[in-house]
Amino acid sequence: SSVFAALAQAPEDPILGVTVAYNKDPSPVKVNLGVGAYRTEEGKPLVLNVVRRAEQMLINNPSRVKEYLPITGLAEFNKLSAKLIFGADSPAIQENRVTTVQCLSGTGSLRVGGEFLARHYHERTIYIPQPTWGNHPKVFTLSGLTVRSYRYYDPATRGLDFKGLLEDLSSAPLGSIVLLHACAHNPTGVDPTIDQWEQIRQLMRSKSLLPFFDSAYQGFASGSLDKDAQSVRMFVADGGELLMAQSYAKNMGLYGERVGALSIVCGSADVAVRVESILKLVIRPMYSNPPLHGPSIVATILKDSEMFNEWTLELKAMADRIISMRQQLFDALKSRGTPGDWSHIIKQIGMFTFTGLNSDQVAFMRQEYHIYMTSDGRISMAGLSTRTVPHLADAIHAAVT
Ligand SMILES: Cc1[nH+]cc(COP(=O)(O)O)c(CN[C@@H](CCC(=O)O)C(=O)O)c1O
Repeated sequence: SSVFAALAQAPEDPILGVTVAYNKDPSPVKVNLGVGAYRTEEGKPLVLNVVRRAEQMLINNPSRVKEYLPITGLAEFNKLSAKLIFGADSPAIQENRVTTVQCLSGTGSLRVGGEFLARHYHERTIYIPQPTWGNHPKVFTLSGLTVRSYRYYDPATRGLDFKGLLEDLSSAPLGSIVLLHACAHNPTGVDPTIDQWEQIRQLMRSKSLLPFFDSAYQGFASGSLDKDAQSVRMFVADGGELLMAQSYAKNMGLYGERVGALSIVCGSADVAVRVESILKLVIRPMYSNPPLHGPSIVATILKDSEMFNEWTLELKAMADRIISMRQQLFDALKSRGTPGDWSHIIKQIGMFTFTGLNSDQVAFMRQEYHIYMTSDGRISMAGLSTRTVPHLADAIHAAVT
C-alpha cells in the first residue's frame, strides 16, 4: 500500500503534453507544431554557432570553477540582460534604478516576480490577457495573486480587441498589476501598434496600474532586438516603475539551460537596493541560487561585440525562416482554395499562428494527419518546414471543408 494511493492521475500539460503525444505517435508523417521551440528546415533543434563558440571558450578557460553563484545570480549576466531589454542608453540604468536577478528562465522570472508582489505589493490582483500563455494563470495563482483577465483578442477580426482592452484596464482597481507581452503575443501573434501601446501606457500610468512585462521572444517577432523592446522602453522612458521577465530560451536557443532574468525598474536607486534585498528573501528558500552554465554563455556573447553581432545574425535568420513558413502556408492554402480568409497567417508575428481552428478540427487533424498542435488552434510556425507545409495545408483544407 502507499500513502499516495489516493492520488488521481493528473492531466498532461496543454502545451508540453502535445510533445508527449507526438513522441508516442509512430507515424512517419507526424509533425509537432505544439511547443514553441525553434526547429530547422530539417526539423531539428538548433544550437546557435555563437553558443557553441561561447561554450568552447568556457570549457577552455582553466580558471573556471563551479562555485555557488550569489542568490541574485551572475552579476555580469544581470547587468547585460538589463541593457539588452532596456537599451544601453536607458535612463533607468544610468540612474541605478534597475535591480535585476537571474532566475530560472522566463517561467522562473515570472514566478519570483509573482511571489514578490504577493508579499510586498499592496494590490494582489493581476490582470492577464485573454487568451494568454497557458502557464500564466497557474504561475500567478500559485504565487498568491488573484488572477483576472482583460480582453485582448477579437476572434471576429482575428486581431486586437483594443476597445475591450482599454475598457477592462480602465475598470481595473487603481494600482492593479497588469501582465503585458512585450512582443509576439502568445498564442495570438497579435501585438498592439506603437500608437496603441502609447494609449495603453497613458491609461496605465493614469491609474497607477503596475506593468509586469513578459519578454520571451525579443528579436523573434521582427528580427530586431531593439524593435521588439520598443513597448517596454516607452514605459521606462516615462520614469515610471515596472517589472520585466526575460527568457533566453528562444532567442538564444537555451531552452533546457533555463536562463532568464527578472528586472524591477524602481523610482529611485535606494528603493532598487531595498527591492533587491527583498527579492533575495524570495529566492533563497525557493531554489537558493541559480545555475551557472547558461548565464555564462549569455554573458560571454553579450559582452563581446563580435559575438553579439553574430548572435543577431543567427537570430534574424531564425525569425526570417519563421516568416517564410507563414508565407508558404498562406500560399499553400490559397492554391488549394481552402475556404476562409487566411491572411492572419501572414499578418500575425512571432513564433505562433492562432489559426482559428476549433478543438474538434484540431483533434481531426491529429487523428487523420498526425498534426500535433495545441487544442486552442495555435501552431508553432517554427515546427514547420518547406517539406511539411503541404501536409499541414492538406490537413487544414480537410478540416475546414
Ligand atoms: C509568453 C511566454 N512567457 C514565458 C515562457 C516561458 O519560457 P521559459 O523561458 O522556457 O520558462 C513562454 C514559453 N512558452 C512556449 C514554450 C513551452 C512552454 O509552454 O513552456 C510555448 O508557449 O510553447 C512564453 O511563451
